[in-house]
Amino acid sequence: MVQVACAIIENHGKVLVAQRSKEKQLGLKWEFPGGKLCEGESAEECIYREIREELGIEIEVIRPLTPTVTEQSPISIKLIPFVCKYISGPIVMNDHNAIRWVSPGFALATFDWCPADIPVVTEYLKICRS
Ligand SMILES: Nc1nc2c([nH]c(=O)n2[C@@H]2O[C@H](COP(=O)(O)OP(=O)(O)OP(=O)(O)O)[C@@H](O)[C@H]2O)c(=O)[nH]1
Repeated sequence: MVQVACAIIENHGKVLVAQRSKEKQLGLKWEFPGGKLCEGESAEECIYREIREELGIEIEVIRPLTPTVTEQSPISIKLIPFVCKYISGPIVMNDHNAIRWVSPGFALATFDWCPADIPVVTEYLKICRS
């Protein structure tokens, strides 16, 4: 199983969503930025590193959400989400096709998400309403 950490980055009441590059697996699908854990790395360490690499910004982890496990033939992906807050730095798109800042409501559910992200979006919207 491949472990992947991803960040739901909040800033001024919106969250950052990112579109995967065309050339990648699940190209042009929407995701929360992040990536695969390196050997010996915790999921939290991974998310700080990946967000620096992919977007060039600093974040702070606020809370973990429930990991999801999805078959993505020929492997399974364990997606480990963290709600984070934006801290500093201008965004540089090193890895993605596009990014959007979206209000955490109905609009967030309408993106063409990677399958593994759908339960994450549902859980996030639920905690935003509570
Ligand atoms: N980053 C990220 N990956 C996701 C999400 N949902 C999801 O299914 N994945 C899958 O998890 C895997 C992570 O791949 P990645 O390409 O983003 O990770 P990476 O930067 O470490 O990999 P690379 O160095 O091979 O490009 C991909 O198979 C991707 O399709 C998500 O919300 N964020």
